Amino acid sequence: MRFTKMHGIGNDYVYVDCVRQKPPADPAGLSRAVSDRHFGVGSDGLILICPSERADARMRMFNADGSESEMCGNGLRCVAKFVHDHGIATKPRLAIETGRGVLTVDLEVQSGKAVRVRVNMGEPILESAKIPTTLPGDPPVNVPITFDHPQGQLEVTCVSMGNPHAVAFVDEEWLRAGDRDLVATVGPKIENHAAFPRRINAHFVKVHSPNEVTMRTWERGSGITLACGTGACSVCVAGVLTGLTGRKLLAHLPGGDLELEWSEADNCVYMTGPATEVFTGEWPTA
Ligand SMILES: N[C@@H](CCC[C@H](N)C(=O)O)C(=O)O
Repeated sequence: MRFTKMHGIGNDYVYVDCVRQKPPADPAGLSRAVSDRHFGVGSDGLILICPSERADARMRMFNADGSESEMCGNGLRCVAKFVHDHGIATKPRLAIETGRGVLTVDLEVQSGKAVRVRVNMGEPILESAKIPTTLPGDPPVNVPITFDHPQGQLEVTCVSMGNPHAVAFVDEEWLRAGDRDLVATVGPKIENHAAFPRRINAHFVKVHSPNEVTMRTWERGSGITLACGTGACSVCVAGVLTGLTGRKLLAHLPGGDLELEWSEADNCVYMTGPATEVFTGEWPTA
């Protein structure tokens, strides 16, 4: 099975072209195997690029633990780059089908290759009743929830971009990785908190100014990653909801920067950032 390793500001996945080859029989198991950083390719998960009847391509996304997510922002930019650069559809504007519907993507192309991608990530979902995949018992997404943590209490604001996110605004200390890494300690507690029966992605955000933040992420199903695109979109929305930021945001993540805007005109969140192909390879199949 041919694969391509790609990343969006360090959020790396193994991509499989299922338009031109047979899809894997067990994508969850394959994701666990390829993601292993010692015994596999090494990645935050697996993304399948599939044919679509409604769009130029359809993406399916699996976390490193094999769980399937509805959406992946950094992955979507890479899927769009793959679809363009590998000739599946060569237009500068693409439509990609995801777990949250068909999203529109604009490519910045240099010497025939997509280098930067702007995605209309759709409207944030701020009532759990509107999330198609919500199970009974999911929390209302626009209500702060309180957790115990080593420094006292932590409040999170929940936002869905198709997949669920909990955003905590914190101080500088949370940005430091190392022995006493707060994200590694508290992240899994939030991910698996009883309030979130489907688990959740957790983001820890330091606000520098109304237009600039630094954030770190603990991802549902993959742990600490260098970036999370849907997470950065949810941070932009949570910042507006809490009055801490404006609608345009530059987010610094460990793997690089993303530009975000929650548009007043159409209520959609726009995310702009790079997409990078690293290498291709062959994964043995039985
Ligand atoms: N890194 C992604 C999000 C991947 C899915 C997430 N872990 C989930 O389970 O919802 C992004 O860039 O959005």
